[in-house]
Amino acid sequence: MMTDVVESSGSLTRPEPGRPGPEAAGPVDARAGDAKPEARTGTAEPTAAARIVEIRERIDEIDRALIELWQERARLSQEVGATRMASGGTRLVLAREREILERFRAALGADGTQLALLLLRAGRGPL
Ligand SMILES: C=C(O[C@@H]1C=C(C(=O)O)C=C[C@H]1O)C(=O)O
Repeated sequence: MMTDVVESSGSLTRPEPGRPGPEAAGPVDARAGDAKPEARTGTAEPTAAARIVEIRERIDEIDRALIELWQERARLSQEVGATRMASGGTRLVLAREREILERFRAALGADGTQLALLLLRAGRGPL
C-alpha cells in the first residue's frame, strides 16, 4: 500500500501539532544519513532512484505553482465578492459557479467537480 511506503520513508508522516515537521531541518534532499539508501526514493536501484529524484524536483515545482495559483485565485474571488456586495450585488452568482463546476468536470471528471467545489469554497468560504 502506498501509505506504507510513505510512512516507512519517514518523509510525509504528520508532525505533532505545534512541532516542526521534517522540512524544518532544511531542504529535504540535503538530509543525508538516512538509514537505508532506498528510504528516500523507495528503491535501492541507483538509475531508478536518480530518475525519481529528478522527477520529484519537477513535482515540487508544480506543487509550489499550484499553491500560489490556489492562493491567488482565492484572493481574486474574495475581491469579486467584496466588490459586488459593496455595490449592492449578491454574494454569489450560482450560474457562474455552475459554469466553473462544468469546466472542471469536463476536463477532469468526477474528481474535477470535487476540486472545483474546493476552489469555490476557498474563494467564498463554506456555504
Ligand atoms: C468570483 C466570483 O464570485 C463568486 C465566486 C466564484 C469563483 O470563485 O469563481 C464564482 C462565482 C461567485 O459565486 C464571480 O462572480 O466571478
